[in-house]
Amino acid sequence: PTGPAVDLAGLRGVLRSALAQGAPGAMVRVEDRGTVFRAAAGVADRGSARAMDDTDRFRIGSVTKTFTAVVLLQLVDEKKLTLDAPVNRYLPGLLPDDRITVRQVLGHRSGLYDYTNDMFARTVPGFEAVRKRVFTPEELVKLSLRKPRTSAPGAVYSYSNTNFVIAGMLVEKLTGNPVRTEYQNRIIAPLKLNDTFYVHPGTKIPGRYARGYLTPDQAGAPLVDATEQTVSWAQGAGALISSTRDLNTFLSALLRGRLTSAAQLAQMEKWLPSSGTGQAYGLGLRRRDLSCGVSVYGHTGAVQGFYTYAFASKDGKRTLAAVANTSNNGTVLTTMLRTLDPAFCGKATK
Ligand SMILES: CC1(C)S[C@@H]2[C@H](NC(=O)CCCC[C@H](NC(=O)C[NH3+])C(=O)[O-])C(=O)N2[C@H]1C(=O)[O-]
Repeated sequence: PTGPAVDLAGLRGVLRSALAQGAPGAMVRVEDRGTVFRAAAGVADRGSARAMDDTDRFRIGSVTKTFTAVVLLQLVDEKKLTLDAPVNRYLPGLLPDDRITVRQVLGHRSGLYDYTNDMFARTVPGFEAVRKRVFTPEELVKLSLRKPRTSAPGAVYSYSNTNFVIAGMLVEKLTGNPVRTEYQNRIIAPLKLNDTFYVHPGTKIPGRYARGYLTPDQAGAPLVDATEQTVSWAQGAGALISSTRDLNTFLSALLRGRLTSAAQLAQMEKWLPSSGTGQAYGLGLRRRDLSCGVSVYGHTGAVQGFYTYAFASKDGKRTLAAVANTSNNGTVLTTMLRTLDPAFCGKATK
């Protein structure tokens, strides 16, 4: 059985809502066993008023975390890394607590404080202060360690970008290469993800792309074009660029077991409760349980100017990638979540 029909009209309705709520543009691409369903609304660029298109590249924010986790789990397959080993075994002296393990870092259970809470407490000033900055990962970890930890290691789920900055450091230490090389050689090239790039610390999105617009905290204030930035504040936690079609390909390959061994995919899918009902987190991977009883697997992303949803069915045969080119607009973020039901549950139950 191929599952419920994709409700394209329902997807279009969600995109229209996102526009009404302040997104300049939004688009969604669903692939189901080779059949592509796509919808787009609004503009990729407010200056030219050009429509959004699924060949447009954009910043995927924390969907990067799934790519970073895949590289580390491949290193586990290669016996170069042990998930339950302390981070300090591989990065001596980095963390003040030898009990913090690689698994806790990849599952947001390390207790390490998220430095972006302070960095972006004031949305536009915070962004402009770091837009062109280049950080070393060590600097970002130091920012985190200035604040108390949120829990003892392993005690609870607490989302923190710090964890995936450390995950990127582990990739570089264990391979001797920059994360860019490892993304390229292990994921991008094998899957022919021609729209996927790690250009940090460059600020330009290569080729054809959607511009991203940051919504200021002050109601009614004009949108800020946030397209050009280094995303050095995120690195392995959020600096990848991709497209809806590449995210479809990536998640399908991951869930079909083409990127790691079955054993490591099972590790990624060892679910623990995360924030909110019907949600769980594994290792760099979210599970969301939909109203129709279907669970989907992937990640969300929020980076200045872009909200991304990238999810797949358990067997990887149906995938969704959706993006709106605004951020700091919680209504749009919640609305874009509503693409999941029409994509995976089909017609809304009457
Ligand atoms: C948990 C999330 C939603 S937030 C986290 C990460 N993004 C960030 O940590 C950046 C947050 C600041 C971005 C900014 N917001 C502010 O400045 C607010 N003052 C905006 O909206 O552009 C990502 O991506 N993750 C999403 C995820 O994993 O789903």
